[in-house]
Amino acid sequence: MGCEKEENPYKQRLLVVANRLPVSAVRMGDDNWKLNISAGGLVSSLLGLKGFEVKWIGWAGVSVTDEVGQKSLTKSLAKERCIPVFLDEETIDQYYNGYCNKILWPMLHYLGLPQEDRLSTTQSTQSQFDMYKKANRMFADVVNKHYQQGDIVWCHDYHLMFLPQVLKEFNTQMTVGWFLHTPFPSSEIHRTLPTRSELLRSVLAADIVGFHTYDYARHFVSACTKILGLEGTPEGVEDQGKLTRVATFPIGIDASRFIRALDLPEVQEYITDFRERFAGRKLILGVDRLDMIKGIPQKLLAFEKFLEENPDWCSKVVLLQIAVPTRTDVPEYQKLKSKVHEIVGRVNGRFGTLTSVPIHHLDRSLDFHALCGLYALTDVALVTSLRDGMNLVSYEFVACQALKKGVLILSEFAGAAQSLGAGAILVNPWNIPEVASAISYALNMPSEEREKRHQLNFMHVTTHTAQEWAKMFVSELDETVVEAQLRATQLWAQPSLPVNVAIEQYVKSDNRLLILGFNGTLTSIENPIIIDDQIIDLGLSLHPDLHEPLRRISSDPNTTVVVLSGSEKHVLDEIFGGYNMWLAAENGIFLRHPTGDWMTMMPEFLGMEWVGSIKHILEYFTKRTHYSFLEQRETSLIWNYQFAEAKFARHQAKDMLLHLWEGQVCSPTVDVYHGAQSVEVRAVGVTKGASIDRILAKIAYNKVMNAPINYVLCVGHFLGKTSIHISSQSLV
Ligand SMILES: O=P(O)(O)OC[C@H]1O[C@H](O[C@H]2O[C@H](CO)[C@@H](O)[C@H](O)[C@H]2O)[C@H](O)[C@@H](O)[C@@H]1O
Ligand SMILES: O=c1ccn([C@@H]2O[C@H](COP(=O)(O)OP(=O)(O)O)[C@@H](O)[C@H]2O)c(=O)[nH]1
Repeated sequence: MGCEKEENPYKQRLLVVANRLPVSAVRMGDDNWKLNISAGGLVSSLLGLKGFEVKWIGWAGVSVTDEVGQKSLTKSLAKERCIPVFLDEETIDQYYNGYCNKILWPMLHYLGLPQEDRLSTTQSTQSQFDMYKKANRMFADVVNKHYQQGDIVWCHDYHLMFLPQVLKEFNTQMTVGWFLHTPFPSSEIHRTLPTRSELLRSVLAADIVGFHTYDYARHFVSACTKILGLEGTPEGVEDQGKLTRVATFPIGIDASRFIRALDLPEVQEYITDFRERFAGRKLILGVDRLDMIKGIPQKLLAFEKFLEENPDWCSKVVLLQIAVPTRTDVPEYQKLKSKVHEIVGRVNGRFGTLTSVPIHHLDRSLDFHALCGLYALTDVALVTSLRDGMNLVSYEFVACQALKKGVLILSEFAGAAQSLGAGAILVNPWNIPEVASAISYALNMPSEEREKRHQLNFMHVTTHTAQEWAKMFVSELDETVVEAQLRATQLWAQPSLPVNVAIEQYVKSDNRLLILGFNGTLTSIENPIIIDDQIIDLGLSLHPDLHEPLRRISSDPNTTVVVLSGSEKHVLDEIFGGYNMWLAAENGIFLRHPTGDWMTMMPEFLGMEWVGSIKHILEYFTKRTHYSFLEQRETSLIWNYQFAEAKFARHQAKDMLLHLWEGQVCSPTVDVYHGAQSVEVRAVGVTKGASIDRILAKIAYNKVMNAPINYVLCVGHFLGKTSIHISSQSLV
């Protein structure tokens, strides 16, 4: 087992929860069990975990209902640091074969939902989902039983989408991460799922949610935005101040384990044996679970086309396809097996001779040493997945090719294409002629090009390992939890202004600075208002109770008053023109001396080339959201939806943010703010915070001060919350 066995009290305890344990059990007697390593990339990669004290929690691949069996299996598994979740036959059938493998797996891989035409199918889907939730609770019970304070709980894959929520319900302080090993499809696909919202919400209960590629993460955020109406940010998904971090962690393999294995006598023996067996022929290798996502029929058809077009190669090449049996109780997998056998039979019938056939097909798995031997001897590895979360077979092949420097043909629909794309020949597996040409190109590739390509891939595979992947995930998870605590302190536990102290300090000080917001801070009534279905802009006005106090404060020579607002110059002129105060308009871009003219504070930010395209998006939503309106200022655009139907407008705002955010990724020239009932777009860096320094420098330059400022009070409207936020600070 790759799980480390020595106890080290200083190692971080990690509870890895996955449907499948790294070992599958076979019963040899009442209390006697044989444990075999489970197949599949999830297990392979997690076996490479180092530096943690790992405990696995999962299903041992077998139903055990009797007490003797459960006890003895628990004991055998404990030696491998594994803790079993006992699922009975019916649960396995409904949860694993049913909901996981017939509904979620095809949906996540763009194969769509089952399209059977009987009402009973809908009913059975519902009962499968109920069982899915029940099974997830069974996993949670086992986690809760073994959880110790300070443990990190790392949930894996689509089998356990419900688990983060159940765990957090049990203990809000538990640190929970969730990682998806498959693709996450476009939100257009995910939204077809009847349970779409429930699943997304449960996953979002985790502190961090991880994916193999940026595309998958983006699709997930977009599903949360579109389906749940939540806010997507570059950090993750936000729901009423709670952030679930969404990030990308491409998995790797324990490359050194494969490299070291090549020197083992067992592997060398295999290599010698295979070399004799395939002598005189180039070896093309396919290693896949016999799954529809792996594109095995497409691979065989492409090979057939290659033989058709290159008859000279018929006796000089062999395609060895290892098709590892998987999910054999699911009818779709049984049908796939027949289909694959049919194509293999036809191609071998067409191109075989009395002594040899071009396709060598095995419906079985291989042991690790045999697999390494094959990888090392292969000339061309052929991966034609129609969709694949990552595809570790391609990594393993590369790790074993230091001598041979063979060619990797890789589907562009495998996550691995995003990391091995430079060295591999990328193909669209649906394009049979293209794959056939790639086979021909690979077989004839000059050694110099092979070496170059191999070097690129080898470098990646040996540096982006499973260990690095796990380390990154766990450290990001730790950071996320600390940040969340900090955020909670800053957001909700902000101490309120001690008014008496503020007054006391005010009286004692003799050179004061007051920085005041305007809209929502000094204003009187809501503006605009709606009369007869029309939005009437009444203009902002100063609260009547504030006229006199403001006049008195601003005429005090020991007090400098600045109104710092998002409003335009003319609005501030009209309202505060008669007061002895500094005015800063459009979030501090423009500044006016109490008795002088307006000046521009940040000329370098005034490039407004983005306005046209952004305005287009804002107008689109304005037209489609009754009672919303667009405000254009000199340096910003604001879409205001305070009068629109709240739920719909919020939904529209999320959608708009998604468009703006995606645009922003391509052209980072604007900042986008989501206010209480508005979306505001400004040139990058135009914030009150950023302008305050320049404003203070200007004031200090203009005003003769005999003593340093010894009192500062900022009063403003806090974005993201509707209440007024006040803070004060005394300077000495
Ligand atoms: O447990 P099974 O139902 O027998 O299936 C085996 C595993 O298949 C999937 O593997 C995925 O994980 C790999 C590692 O991240 C990735 O490279 C590959 O693209 C995926 O298909 C599945 O996600 C696992 O849960 C299964 O254990
Ligand atoms: O006979 C075999 C053939 C393959 N594998 C392993 O199965 C994993 C397949 O992972 P991949 O990511 O390519 O796809 P998955 O099967 O997880 O979808 C790889 O680590 C292989 O080494 C295995 O255990 N036994």
